[in-house]
Amino acid sequence: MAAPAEFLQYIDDKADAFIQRLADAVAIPSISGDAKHRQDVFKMADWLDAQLKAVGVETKLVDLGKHVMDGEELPLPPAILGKIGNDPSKKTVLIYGHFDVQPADKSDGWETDPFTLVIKEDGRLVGRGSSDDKGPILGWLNVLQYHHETGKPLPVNLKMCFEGMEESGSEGLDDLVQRESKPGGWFEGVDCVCISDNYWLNTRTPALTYGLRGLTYFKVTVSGPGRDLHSGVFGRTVHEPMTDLIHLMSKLVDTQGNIMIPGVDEMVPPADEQERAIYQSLDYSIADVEEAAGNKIAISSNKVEVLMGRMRNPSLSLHGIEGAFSGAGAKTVIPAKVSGKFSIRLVPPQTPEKVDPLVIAYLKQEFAKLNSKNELIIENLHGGKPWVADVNHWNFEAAKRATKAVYKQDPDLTREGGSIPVTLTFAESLGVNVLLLPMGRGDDGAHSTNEKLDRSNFIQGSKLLGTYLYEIGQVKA
Ligand SMILES: C[C@H](N)C(=O)N[C@@H](Cc1c[nH]cn1)C(=O)O
Ligand SMILES: [Zn+2]
Ligand SMILES: [Zn+2]
Repeated sequence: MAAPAEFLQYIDDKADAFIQRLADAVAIPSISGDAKHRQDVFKMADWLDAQLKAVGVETKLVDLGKHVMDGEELPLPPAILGKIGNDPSKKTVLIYGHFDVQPADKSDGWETDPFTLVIKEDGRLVGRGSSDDKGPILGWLNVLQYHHETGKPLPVNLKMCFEGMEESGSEGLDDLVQRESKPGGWFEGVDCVCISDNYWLNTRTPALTYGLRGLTYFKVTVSGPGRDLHSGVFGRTVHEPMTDLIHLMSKLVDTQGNIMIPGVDEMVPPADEQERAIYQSLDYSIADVEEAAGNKIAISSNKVEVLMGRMRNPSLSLHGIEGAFSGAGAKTVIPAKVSGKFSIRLVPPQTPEKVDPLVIAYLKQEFAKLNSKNELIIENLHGGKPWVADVNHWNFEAAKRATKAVYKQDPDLTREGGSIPVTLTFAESLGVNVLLLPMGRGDDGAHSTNEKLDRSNFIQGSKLLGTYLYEIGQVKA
């Protein structure tokens, strides 16, 4: 059965209430990467658990233990497993999402408080997590609410896995997924997986995503002085950690995006003409990337090169320096200890296991060239492998039909530049097809200031998630 008109109408009728629920979710600052907010991630887990129960989902909160972040031992937020329906004649779909968010502070340049959802006149719903990934999770809740309130059966059996550590390396989740994928586990019987946690390529064409880049994240600490020093007293007298660190960080990537660590870029075979034609065919222009970036700063004016830079080539980004003077004024300090943070997005055949040794050896070699008496410590904070799926699978076919039904257009088939480390774990542990079905647009500003989800993407996206389930329900065994 196609998605009932009554379902589509219900989503429209409830739009304001759904947006209010999104505002409630955004108001919980569930920042997994900030120890001060760890209790908020727990609060968010409880909030989501209650919402799921209220729409008829059987849930189980799984304790994932503890971990160490920035030298502090912290409890990991629970994963939420859910299930609804157990009809052997129906397909079983596993959905995944994350209820943690990236850090956000008004002082970063937000126009409004990041944790107060602001409804703009043009339809933008602005707030941290609106697009990544609270909006999509609530899209699933909206679908479930219709079925719960009307008593209409779902077209599929649903299993769920929601986590609160995705933005900080998905700690503890791989083990849980592997465990629950075994016979008798929570995920037994799953036929396919759907993840709504990425974005369209542009602002106008819905997308289905069949690839994600992997990630390896490093923290490089240089220390020497016993304490912060006066630059007038110690300048040109001692080895300065910040000087060493800036030298090291300048050796990682050039200004055109080429990775300078020998062997890393070289690991990836070049694209042939057939593959380039795929990128050429996508609805994308340099104006799209510049609009999403907020300025005319694309590295290349060639669309295919830009798309390959995002989707099928590795990239190295410098993220920040901890411990450096960053306040107002002109403090003349020599910081005693500074830590540079950078990450590399990985593509097949790269994995953290293959790339990390190259990075570590290179950093040590470059540091040795500095003839510094300071100390270097290299830490790997987290990582994940890249993933690519088969787009000819019935899971993708169902999503294509659903997209056409809701948006009246064919979706772009994209590879995402970001990472969702558990995706490959689902694919490998369950041995089933995984699909990424994004809700938001390419200019949503995930991880950035003024993150937003357009009202129409939230509402049409909720319809899309439901329609996709109805299309799966029609797939013959
Ligand atoms: C694509 C997904 N919505 C996302 O944002 N993933 C993050 C995962 C991550 C890893 N370390 C920190 N965050 C990303 O791609 O950055
Ligand atoms: Zn994210
Ligand atoms: Zn996300």
